[in-house]
Amino acid sequence: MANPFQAGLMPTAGIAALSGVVFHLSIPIRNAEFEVVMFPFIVGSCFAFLSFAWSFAQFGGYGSFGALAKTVWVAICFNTGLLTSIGVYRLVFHRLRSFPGPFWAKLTKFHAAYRASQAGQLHRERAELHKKYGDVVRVGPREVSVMRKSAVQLIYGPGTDCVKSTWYAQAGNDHTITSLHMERNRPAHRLRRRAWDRGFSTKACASYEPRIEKLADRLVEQIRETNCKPIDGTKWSMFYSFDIMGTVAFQKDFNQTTSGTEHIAIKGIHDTMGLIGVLGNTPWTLVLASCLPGAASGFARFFTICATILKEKEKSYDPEENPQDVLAFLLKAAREGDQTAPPTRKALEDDIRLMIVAGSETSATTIAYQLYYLAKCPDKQQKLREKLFEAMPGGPSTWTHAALKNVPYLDDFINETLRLKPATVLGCQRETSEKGLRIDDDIYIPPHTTVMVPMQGIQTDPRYWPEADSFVPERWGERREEMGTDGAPFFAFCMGAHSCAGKAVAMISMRTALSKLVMEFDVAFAPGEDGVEFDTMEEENFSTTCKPLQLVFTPRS
Ligand code: HEM
Repeated sequence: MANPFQAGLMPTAGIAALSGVVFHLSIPIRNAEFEVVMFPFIVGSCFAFLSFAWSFAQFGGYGSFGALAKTVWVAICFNTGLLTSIGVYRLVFHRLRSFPGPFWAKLTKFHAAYRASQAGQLHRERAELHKKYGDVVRVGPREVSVMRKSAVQLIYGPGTDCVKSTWYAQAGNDHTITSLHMERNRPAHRLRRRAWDRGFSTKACASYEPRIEKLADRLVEQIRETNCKPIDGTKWSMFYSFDIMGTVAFQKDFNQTTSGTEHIAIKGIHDTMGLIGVLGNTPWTLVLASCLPGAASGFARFFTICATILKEKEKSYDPEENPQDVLAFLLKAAREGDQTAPPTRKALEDDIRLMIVAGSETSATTIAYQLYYLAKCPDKQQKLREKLFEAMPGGPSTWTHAALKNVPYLDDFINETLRLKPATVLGCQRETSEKGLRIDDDIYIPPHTTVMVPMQGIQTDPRYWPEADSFVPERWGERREEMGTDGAPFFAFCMGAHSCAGKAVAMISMRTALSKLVMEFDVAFAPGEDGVEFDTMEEENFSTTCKPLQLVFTPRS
């Protein structure tokens, strides 16, 4: 029998390419979650490469250079066979083959990563795809986007059997070391969520109110000192929101509203958001990138600061005291050996990072958009002011959290902002169960498919929302029935088991800032600012990254 290690280039190419095809068809990689098997796969590939090089030298009679060159040739041909087989399978035989969508999206998720790297506006592109292809679009090899009201409850609602997709494995799939948000294991998530919910209970939130009010007052003072000079509303919303999160989550003052500069930990997050927006489309590349020295240095700084926060908190934590912040609730559970505690120290550290990122970026974006709508719609601004003064006729000095309860228009204003500009603008990915997912009579999505409803797309879909693109807070109040608001899809805080844990705090901090700013100032676009770039050029990095917005705050007294 001829020695295969001495075969010529073309026979070697044929055997290698065929092996690539056989590998794809015979080994269960077709449904494997690559994020989960990536490290064994990479180690196996390196081992195979070295074994081939050694075998060519040992049995084929090649020198070192020849053996290496032949191995590279084998690798190229093997991967060509493998990728061709994967491509043909995805286009012709895949369980999602009947769903329409862009050609390259069906082939590879690198298509989405590429598109995200171009303008960072996948959410806008997704809306266009739905206009072109209909309610269900294949947006990845095993991913579909569904623009249908009935899909929202089925995918996210309390009774859903969909689970979090591999997007949530981007920090690894070991659920004992990831945050609550990345926890894909349902029973474990349910347990851990209970400790978080204690940190956001009505009683706990009431205890955060004075701290939130103090920070809002600080914001007002700082803005007053600008003396009607233009300031960047996006930046100041961010300063305020991160300061709030610091004090609510672990009683740390990031001092951004005082200094008017970005804290180094927060800068670390912002420096990395763009990378997450692009590579989050192929989560395994994000895992790889995080292993490269220097690639995530900004995030590394953020990690170090969070670890320090935890150490400091552990020192000052008094188990006899009632918890005064969210982290204290988690520490209490951990110290008491409660099963709702984060399962490991690493998970606890990841939870701290989650508090800052999930709590601040989202609120910052939403407050920035509220400022935008105040400036864009002066009539709505004036109406909100009148309602606030009706509830607090003595003016800003008589402001109280309790009085805000008598101003439903404040929540109408916030809800309308969240409808048009939800913070997670593209939406959240889930994976269908073993049974697949039936939506109405005409859509069946097969098992283990990544599914999502584009959040901004459906919250501005004219089939469900009259005057869909207009800012009409009244649709949440006096025009509710007429505009059919109750039946329309709205899930800016998501819903079901994975809905936003911090919604109550988010609402308190937004109500506080918005009401105080409107009572204290007239808010308008600065000269030369029309809000168009801010309104149209936002980037989707899971949460939205807003462009600067130049505003003038004119004191009313
Ligand atoms: C306007 C502000 C906010 C909006 C629009 C918002 C929206 C959301 C959404 C859509 C999700 C679901 C994400 C997913 O399924 O991947 C979520 C989850 C979460 N949010 Fe918020 N959020 C806001 C503020 C906050 C605040 C202030 C906190 C406080 C720490 C917070 C903490 C969380 C946590 C911990 C989760 C994960 C929940 C889980 O997986 O069980 N959020 N949020």
